[in-house]
Amino acid sequence: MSDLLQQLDAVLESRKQDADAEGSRAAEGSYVASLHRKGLNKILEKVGEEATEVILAAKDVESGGDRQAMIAETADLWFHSLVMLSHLGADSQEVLNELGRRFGLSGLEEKASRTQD
Ligand SMILES: N=c1c2ncn([C@@H]3O[C@H](COP(=O)(O)OP(=O)(O)OP(=O)(O)O)[C@@H](O)[C@H]3O)c2ncn1[C@@H]1O[C@H](COP(=O)(O)O)[C@@H](O)[C@H]1O
Repeated sequence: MSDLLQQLDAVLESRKQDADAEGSRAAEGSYVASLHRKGLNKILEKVGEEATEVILAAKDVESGGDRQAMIAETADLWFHSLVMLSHLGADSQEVLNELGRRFGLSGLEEKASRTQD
């Protein structure tokens, strides 16, 4: 799975370079390049929109609705979050590293270690 994330990171990085290149023809047919060109606020707007759509789709599943719609909305949220990271010079590996660092550490213990000062 992280192979796919790595490949996607590479595509996103290349789209960002296309977006940065003045008059780039490669950027013209690219959704990701168009987001970079619109800037951080547009990307954050999409992240917020997709997060809301995930919530609505998940509530729908709870009441017997379409499970696949929840999966698709979650993929949209992950994707737009990756575009946000890329826009700000970060990538999925850094998020995976952070999850790896937390792996096996209870969320309650971790929270307690932060609040015991
Ligand atoms: N994984 C994705 C991906 N997921 C979702 N989307 C696009 O995200 C857009 C916004 O999704 P919405 O649900 O908001 O749909 P919408 O109603 O069409 O959009 P709005 O009108 O609300 O803005 C849609 O156009 C989707 O096609 C994606 N676009 C690209 N990718 C990946 O990024 C790569 C590069 O894409 P391009 O830059 O377009 O070549 C692709 O090869 C894919 O691997």
